Amino acid sequence: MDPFRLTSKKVLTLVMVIDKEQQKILLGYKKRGFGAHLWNGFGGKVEPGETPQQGALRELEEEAGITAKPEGFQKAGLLLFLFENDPVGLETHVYKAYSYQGQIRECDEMRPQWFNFADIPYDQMWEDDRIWLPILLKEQAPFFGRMYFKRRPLEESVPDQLTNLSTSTSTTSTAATTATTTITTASATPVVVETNSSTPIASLSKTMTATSFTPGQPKSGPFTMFEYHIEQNLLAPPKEIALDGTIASFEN
Ligand SMILES: Nc1nc2c([nH]c(=O)n2[C@H]2C[C@H](O)[C@@H](COP(=O)(O)OP(=O)(O)OP(=O)(O)O)O2)c(=O)[nH]1
Repeated sequence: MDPFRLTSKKVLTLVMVIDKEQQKILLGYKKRGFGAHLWNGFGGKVEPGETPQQGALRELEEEAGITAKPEGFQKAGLLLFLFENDPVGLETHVYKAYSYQGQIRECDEMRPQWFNFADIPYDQMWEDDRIWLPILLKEQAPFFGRMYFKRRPLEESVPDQLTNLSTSTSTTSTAATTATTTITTASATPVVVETNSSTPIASLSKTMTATSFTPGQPKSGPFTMFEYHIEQNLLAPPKEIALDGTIASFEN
């Protein structure tokens, strides 16, 4: 039985507020709930009757006290978080907010703080953030990621960064150009990931397995990411993920 088989999903949002001129990002220190004691963007569950975009704007107001201006508000990508032996996936719609109105303020759930791009506290964030946040900050085209978590601690000896990588890139000519890169660590078994070449996208697809790409478990999180898959440079942001983990539709 596949421990990552999904039977349903929850729809969540995440907003990253960015000051392009100052090269800073606004993060919130989560004081309680899921992901407590980690720095993160602002977001939460989409409520019945809301679109993900409406849910994202509401959560930003509730958690940081500010209203994103429509002209600076964009969808950056879609992430699916999967947890071992949990059949409910978290479909998370990620947005960028480049301008806002209102006064940033702390609430009972989040303590906001600006960080220079160079000082983002990745070791106190969800482990997957170091994979996709740099893509978002470089203002690259939309991305789609699947992040697989297990409930076990990482060992102290895990190296700080990628080591002994073997990389292969292949390009196939279909309706769109699809480059597939598989990265594996020396100690891990490569995972083969299929990139759906019939979708109208040009993407760079990366998969990585095993335990050697982060410095350790987030300080308070009980989860360890052991594998991820990311597709970049999509022509449009994904709108919905199917329960088999593939992109079901794109935003118009
Ligand atoms: N950066 C990052 N954010 C994540 C990860 N996993 C994950 O659920 N999130 C985000 C998505 C949501 O914004 C938030 C979890 O939503 P939640 O519903 O538990 O949020 P909440 O405690 O604020 O609850 P609520 O306001 O909806 O009632 O954490 C992750 O791996 N990385």
